[in-house]
Amino acid sequence: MSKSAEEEHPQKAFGWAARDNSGILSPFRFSRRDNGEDDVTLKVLYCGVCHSDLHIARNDWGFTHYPVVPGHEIVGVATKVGKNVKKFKVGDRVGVGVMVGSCKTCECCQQDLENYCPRIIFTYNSHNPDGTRNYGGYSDMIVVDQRYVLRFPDNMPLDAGAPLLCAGITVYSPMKYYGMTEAGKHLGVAGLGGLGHVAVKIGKAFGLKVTVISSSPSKESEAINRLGADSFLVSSDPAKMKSAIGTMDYIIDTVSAVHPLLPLLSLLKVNGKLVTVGLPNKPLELPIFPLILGRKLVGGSDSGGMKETQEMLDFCAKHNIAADIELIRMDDINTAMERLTKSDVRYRFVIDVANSL
Ligand SMILES: NC(=O)c1ccc[n+]([C@@H]2O[C@H](COP(=O)([O-])OP(=O)(O)OC[C@H]3O[C@@H](n4cnc5c(N)ncnc54)[C@H](O)[C@@H]3O)[C@@H](O)[C@H]2O)c1
Ligand SMILES: [Zn+2]
Ligand SMILES: [Zn+2]
Repeated sequence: MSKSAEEEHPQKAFGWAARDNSGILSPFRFSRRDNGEDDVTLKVLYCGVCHSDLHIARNDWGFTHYPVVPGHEIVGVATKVGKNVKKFKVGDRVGVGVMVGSCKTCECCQQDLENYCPRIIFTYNSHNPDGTRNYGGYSDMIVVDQRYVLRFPDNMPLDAGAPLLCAGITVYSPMKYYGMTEAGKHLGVAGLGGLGHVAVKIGKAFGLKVTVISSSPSKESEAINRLGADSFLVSSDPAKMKSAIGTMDYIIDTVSAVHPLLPLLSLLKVNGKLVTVGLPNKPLELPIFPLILGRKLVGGSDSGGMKETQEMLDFCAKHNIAADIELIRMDDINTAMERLTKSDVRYRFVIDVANSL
């Protein structure tokens, strides 16, 4: 049975929580465990606002436990390290992404794929092994087992780098796993929000030709001039969509709402790959004929393991990749969530936690 973290833990913490499916966040006092021998305590400096935070705050997926403190793109400074912690010291710039625990012994954990561990502990809306609830990064501090803490590269900006901890790894990992990194190949990026805009940048760093597939024609000039995409395809323009049929090797689909897959599958060449990472709250329809007739593949992918997340951060630091962000104060969060609902975001909100909580 789950216990109240407020009753169980000795360290006082403060954050913002959603209490019901209105998703409206408000100040929330709770507690965190003491820093254990394998733990790192972070003072949270910045936290990105992922669309998954919104899905969970509003119970879109039907498994939210309220109150919920979202936030899994957490950047901070280490304020305590346990005696077994060798990789980090007090004062280090560190990050925490979508998970804070896993079993450490299963096949997935042994292969650095903790993100697929059946006993994964997500950063929020999850339970610790002792039954207590856990809470995310829209808060002043967090205590995390060192295995799930990342070293934040020196030349990476703390605020604009934060979204890489979920958005970055969620697009990087499938590109590596599904072999979507061969220079010169053509990548389509469907949905130009937080994940999509990072996918454009990472795709360019791999040497791909990148086309944004978007329902918003207004994003064209920014996609090309600011984010570095090679071209832009308006998904609601039938003539343009027709002329692009069979031109893409890979597509990464980041769309957050239910949408048809057929137009995307049509854009792929024979042997093309469509990887879906968006998490709409209802199933998508999968048209079988185009898959079979073009030997196409549709796959999914969930964030990435800790080793690969560190690799992605170092890759982004090397290629000067960070998110394009709008920095907000904690008390702007409800407006930001509302804007996220309307796709009015360029391209990730990041909360200036330390200066506004
Ligand atoms: N697989 C994973 O591990 C993982 C990780 C992070 C986020 N996600 C999911 O990915 C999705 C995107 O996350 P994000 O933070 O980039 O969100 P976002 O809101 O920043 O971007 C979503 C994009 O989808 C577009 N969009 C929304 N509805 C659309 C529609 N009906 N047709 C076409 N385009 C539409 C929006 O314009 C926006 O550009 C969310 O569902 C999120 O929960 C999955
Ligand atoms: Zn996320
Ligand atoms: Zn495991």
